[in-house]
Amino acid sequence: MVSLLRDLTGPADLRALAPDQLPTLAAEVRDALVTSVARTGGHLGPNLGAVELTIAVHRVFDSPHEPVVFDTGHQSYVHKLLTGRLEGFTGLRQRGGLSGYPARAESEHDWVENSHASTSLSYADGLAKAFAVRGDVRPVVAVIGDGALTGGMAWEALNNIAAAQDRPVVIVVNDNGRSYSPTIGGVADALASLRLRPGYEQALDAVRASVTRTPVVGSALYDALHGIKKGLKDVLAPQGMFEDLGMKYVGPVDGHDIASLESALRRARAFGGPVIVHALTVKGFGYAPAERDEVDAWHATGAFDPDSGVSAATAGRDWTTAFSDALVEAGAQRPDVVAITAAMLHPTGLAAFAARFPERTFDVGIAEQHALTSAAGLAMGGLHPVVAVYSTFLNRAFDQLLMDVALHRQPVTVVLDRAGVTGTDGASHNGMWDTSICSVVPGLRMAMPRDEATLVEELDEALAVSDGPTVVRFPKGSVLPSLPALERVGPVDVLRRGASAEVLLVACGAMVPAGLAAAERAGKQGIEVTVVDPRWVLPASPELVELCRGHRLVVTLEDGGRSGGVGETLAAALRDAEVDVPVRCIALPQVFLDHGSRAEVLAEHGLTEQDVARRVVEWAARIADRTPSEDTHADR
Ligand SMILES: Cc1ncc(C[n+]2csc(CCOP(=O)(O)OP(=O)(O)O)c2C)c(N)n1
Ligand SMILES: CC(=O)[C@@H](O)[C@H](O)COP(=O)(O)O
Ligand SMILES: [Mg+2]
Repeated sequence: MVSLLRDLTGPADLRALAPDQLPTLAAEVRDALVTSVARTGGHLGPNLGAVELTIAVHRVFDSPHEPVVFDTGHQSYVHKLLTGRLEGFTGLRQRGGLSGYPARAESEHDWVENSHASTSLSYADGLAKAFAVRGDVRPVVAVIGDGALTGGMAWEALNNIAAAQDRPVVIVVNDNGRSYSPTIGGVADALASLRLRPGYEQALDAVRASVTRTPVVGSALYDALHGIKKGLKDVLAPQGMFEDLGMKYVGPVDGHDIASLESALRRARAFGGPVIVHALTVKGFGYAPAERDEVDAWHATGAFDPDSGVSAATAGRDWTTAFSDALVEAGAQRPDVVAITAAMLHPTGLAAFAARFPERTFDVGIAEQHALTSAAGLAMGGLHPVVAVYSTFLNRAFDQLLMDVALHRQPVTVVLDRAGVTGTDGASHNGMWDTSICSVVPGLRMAMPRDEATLVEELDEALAVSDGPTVVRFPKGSVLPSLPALERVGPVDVLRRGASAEVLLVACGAMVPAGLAAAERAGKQGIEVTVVDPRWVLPASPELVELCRGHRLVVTLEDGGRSGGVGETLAAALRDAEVDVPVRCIALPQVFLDHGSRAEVLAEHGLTEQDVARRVVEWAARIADRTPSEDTHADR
């Protein structure tokens, strides 16, 4: 069978296609997207909506010489298909396979590797400045969604881009009206009003018609011609927010009409300065189950049957749902509890709270920094905000957590979903930085539940704190079976007692089952291991410090980054308390982890029960061989 897509080795081949071949190519791209994401899971809806847009961008701009930066990067599958990576799609998001985001190692067409939203305009601004400084004239393209456009960084960049009328930055707004859910807020409203204006093609037709009809060039027509000469339709009525910023605006363009898109992009390219091209797209376009889905138009899906659209997932109750139920319960008890999401109402489990308490739920857009400081304000106003974000997205709100929440000792609870290893989304999505950044925040307390019962309990305890930030952190996936404690000492749960005070294994959150299993294995080799769950992992509790005091070896086990994590924080607390017990930390190395399943990534870094048991046995044996004076922290 003839396949245009299979024969494409890159954008040059794409440019060689005749316009009438492009609808066939678009259909092949859609087919490839559905077939391959059905097997691997991934970001189907955003990519289906960006097929024609990406084809047009690559026909008009000469990538990689003219950089194309995709904001967030989750919609870059089409770009990958058009830049010669079709074969790799069998391994999309799999270990050793194609990344789900642009990846510099994969292709010269991938200038940046992202996945955190709202950065594309800053990259484009920097690239354009670099080219200008080097006297190198070439356009830079940023493709940004309406959701990503709600992020503060995008506006910081616009502020710079608009100020340099001689730097050619083409901003393609891929406006499908949705982030996951419909995009809300003032920016979304402004885009919506632009959407209602006469379309780009209609406007051009009107100008063309008046040119051919009118023999005398009147002032209105002069304006129109002048506008065309500049390659823009800024002769039309004012375009609101973009024009106010000094940006040229082309649009709105039908984002599924390749000819219109190409025409608009060529005009933008010819202008030679900063231009917005506003394309209207439909998330999930061309695949009915995605188009019809009201929740998120199949923003990110697991594997599914491509014919029926039925999901293959059979996973049990997940952490997100457990949190969701617990928060609704807390909200029913506590009228002061309010919830904040950064454009992720459903994925973070806030949808049920929002349905029950709409007036107490705030979607701030993709704006984690604002979310934290706004939460501080809500707390100052007498409420107890719960900010629910994916762990990796807290990173960009560190200063707000530190200075605006913690310095002001405001009772804000941050709930971190997708903590630890998330896996298939790759390096930027692993929630492995949270313990490191939270451990340096004065007055911050972090809990790591091990099962649903402790999640409910620790969320309630967090909501009871009135003098500073609290963080509750749990991973992606199914909630773990209930693991009752033998005894509670302060906040610490003792889960298993060794026959002697040989090794104390401090197992955190989702790593508790592996810790318990490792203790059993070590026991079979004659090493006595007591296992505790600190529950409140930051700061180290005095009770945990005291429990350590009686042991010959302390081993910590966590699924976060090692630097400044729970283990290192405990080791420092032991030093401060002059508890001279050797501490060994089992944690993730402080490196960017390649994509793969969560289990594969954990195994690669020694976070399995077998590896933990082996290391505990080896360390315990080595320490037993030493004289007491050699037992120091130095070899930690
Ligand atoms: C800083 C940050 N916060 C949250 C997310 C999660 N996230 C990924 S895509 C997305 C919505 C993006 O909407 P939009 O830019 O309009 O792209 P679309 O998927 O609609 O094409 C969100 C909130 C993220 N990637 N980065
Ligand atoms: C692009 C992005 O940031 C999210 O869409 C993310 O990929 C979703 O991950 P989950 O599938 O874990 O919700
Ligand atoms: Mg969108």
